[in-house]
Amino acid sequence: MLRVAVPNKGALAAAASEMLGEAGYRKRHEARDLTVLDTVNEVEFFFLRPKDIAIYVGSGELDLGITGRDLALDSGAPVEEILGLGFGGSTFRYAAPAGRDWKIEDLQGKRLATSYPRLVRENLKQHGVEAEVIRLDGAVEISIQLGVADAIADVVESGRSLRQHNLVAFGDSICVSEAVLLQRAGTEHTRPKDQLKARLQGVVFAQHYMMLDYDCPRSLLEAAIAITPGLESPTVAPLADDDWVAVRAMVPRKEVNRIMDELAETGAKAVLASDIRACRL
Ligand SMILES: Nc1ncnc2c1ncn2[C@@H]1O[C@H](COP(=O)(O)OP(=O)(O)OP(=O)(O)O)[C@@H](O)[C@H]1O
Ligand SMILES: O=P(O)(O)OC[C@H]1O[C@H](OP(=O)(O)OP(=O)(O)O)[C@H](O)[C@@H]1O
Ligand SMILES: [Mg+2]
Repeated sequence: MLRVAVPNKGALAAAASEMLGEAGYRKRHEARDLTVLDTVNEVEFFFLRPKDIAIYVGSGELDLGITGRDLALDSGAPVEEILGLGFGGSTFRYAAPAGRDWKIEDLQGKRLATSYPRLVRENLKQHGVEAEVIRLDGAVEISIQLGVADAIADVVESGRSLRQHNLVAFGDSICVSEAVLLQRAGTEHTRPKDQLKARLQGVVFAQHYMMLDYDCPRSLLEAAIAITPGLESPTVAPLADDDWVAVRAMVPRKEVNRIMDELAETGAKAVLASDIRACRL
């Protein structure tokens, strides 16, 4: 039985469960359940705090885990990423009161509040800066206002929290994060692990691509195929009218509207875009 850790709450929990559901695994009925046994797929899921997941996986107690790259790095646990999952994206940045052009060297001798102390200490060390790191559990942005810190290092997604507290981010990102699938560093491939990875990869891929179907005059087929080359090569099928063909190709989701515009301008008709739920490539 494969043992897999999944975030039980917080920013990654809903999307992680959603993705596992899309990949065909059993979902938990109650938000407070700590385990789910999926006997069909021979997987036991453990719903744990995202901060703790790398520790369980690194210790070898659990085979795989889903958590944030930044959290995994901060744990210091011996884990390695085997798949980026494309959700829970954020950057981890230094920030300090607006109105000054802050540099990382300015943190020398300052008090720095963060929920990710190991990540921050390592980054400060790399820059040769000595600062007092103050560990807080959350609401880090307010710590400067409340007088316990001079600057912070925190997760930035939209930047709204920083703006709200009149803070500016500075320096390069300490970490560019997303949700990742982890295993203990150096462990071998096994069939059950590879299967779960392949299923999640199928969902991630399906989320990044769409299927385009359209009709195209045979005389314009070459131009149309240049716009939608597909992954290997598009499917071209005959239509009842000999002068026309039907084309089917996968296209990157982000570019779907530009591609549809180009196809329409080229002379394609009935251009339809549809979602892909899962795939194996
Ligand atoms: N807006 C966001 N706020 C917090 N974390 C985010 C955000 N967007 C993405 N993440 C990622 O989610 C993970 C943090 O999740 P976690 O559940 O620990 O934080 P949280 O949602 O702030 O929960 P809590 O505050 O209850 O600890 C990190 O990997 C982080 O990069
Ligand atoms: O850039 P933004 O889109 O504003 O998102 C980032 C903010 O969201 C998170 O806080 P959360 O709401 O989880 O509260 P917390 O600080 O108590 O964890 C994170 O810690 C930042 O404060
Ligand atoms: Mg938080």
